[in-house]
Amino acid sequence: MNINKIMVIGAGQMGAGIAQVCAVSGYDVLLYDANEEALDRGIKGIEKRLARDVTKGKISEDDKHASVLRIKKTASIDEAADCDLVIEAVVENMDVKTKIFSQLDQITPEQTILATNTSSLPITEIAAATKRPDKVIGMHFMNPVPVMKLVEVIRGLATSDEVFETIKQTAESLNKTAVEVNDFPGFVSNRVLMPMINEAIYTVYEGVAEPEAVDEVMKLGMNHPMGPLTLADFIGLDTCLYIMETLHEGFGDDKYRPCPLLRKYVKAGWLGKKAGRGFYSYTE
Ligand SMILES: CC(=O)CC(=O)SCCNC(=O)CCNC(=O)[C@H](O)C(C)(C)COP(=O)(O)OP(=O)(O)OC[C@H]1O[C@@H](n2cnc3c(N)ncnc32)[C@H](O)[C@@H]1OP(=O)(O)O
Ligand SMILES: NC(=O)C1=CN([C@@H]2O[C@H](COP(=O)(O)OP(=O)(O)OC[C@H]3O[C@@H](n4cnc5c(N)ncnc54)[C@H](OP(=O)(O)O)[C@@H]3O)[C@@H](O)[C@H]2O)C=CC1
Repeated sequence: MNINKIMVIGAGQMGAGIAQVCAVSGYDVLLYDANEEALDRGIKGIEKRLARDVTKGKISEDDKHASVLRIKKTASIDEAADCDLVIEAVVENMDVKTKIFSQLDQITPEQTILATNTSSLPITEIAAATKRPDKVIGMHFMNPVPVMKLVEVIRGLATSDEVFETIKQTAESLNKTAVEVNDFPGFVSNRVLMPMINEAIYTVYEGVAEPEAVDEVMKLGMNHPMGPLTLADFIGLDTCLYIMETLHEGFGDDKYRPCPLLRKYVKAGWLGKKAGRGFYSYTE
């Protein structure tokens, strides 16, 4: 299958990053978000990061200009009608995702591949919201998308070999390494990472140490590039909570119970870096 035009759904931190790497690699990109302000913020972020890459000599001014021109923004999901691939990156919520996939199934031609960047939700269930489960697949990028090499590729029960190969090749064309994993809650990445982050939150909740100390232990002691609480703020505490809830519900095992402090912060709107407040405070 030939992929030329890609629609990215959701202009949040992941959607904007995915749109950026697709455009830099030469794809025509449509970035969709129902919220025009969010769309503008997404495009601005892309331009800022590309300008930084020019300053660092990683890309030329001409390449930056061409990449920006390859991204068109749209507030109409109907424009997915002439896309070969749609990559969905909206909030980690099954109802929201299945509603979007059911809409995309109506709008796009039957050969269009529908991929989700979900962090943890079952691909098979998302695929079941469409009449083309063979063309639905998990394409899980890591944050920050322009930097991280991995794309976890997850087949649903019905995903075809041809679709899997196309998505693997597309990920490689973005200069990423595709790793195939099976469809279980949290896949591999978040089944391993998120309980570590949740446990770090428990150490703060139980007064074992302050956030700074927890992060220092993991950075200096385990050579992690970011401490787990800084990383949680970076990912988004809402996303961390939704992933823990998916693990907890999906496996029915209490070892995945989300820390009450994580719930409290999310209820307070302390969603981490994107909200200006999480375990740490952020000012622009
Ligand atoms: C939740 C999920 O479902 C899955 C996930 O994504 S889990 C999260 C996975 N990601 C991680 O674990 C990230 C862990 N952190 C890191 O790897 C590093 O701290 C980091 C790459 C984010 C930053 O690295 P650093 O050395 O601390 O900072 P810094 O020197 O500023 O940045 C290193 C490079 O990354 C780039 N970078 C940093 N943040 C960036 C961003 N948000 N967007 C684009 N590029 C970015 C910088 O421009 C810099 O590029 P050069 O090497 O070309 O100069
Ligand atoms: N953060 C991370 O580190 C990673 C996240 N992911 C996954 O990527 C996806 C997006 O995460 P991320 O970019 O971090 O999140 P952000 O919070 O940055 O962006 C969320 C996006 O979801 C949209 N959205 C929120 N609520 C709704 C709704 N009710 N209906 C439709 N759209 C909605 C937002 O739209 P609007 O702007 O209009 O509000 C926005 O486009 C999630 O599935 C997450 O699990 C995957 C890998 C890493």
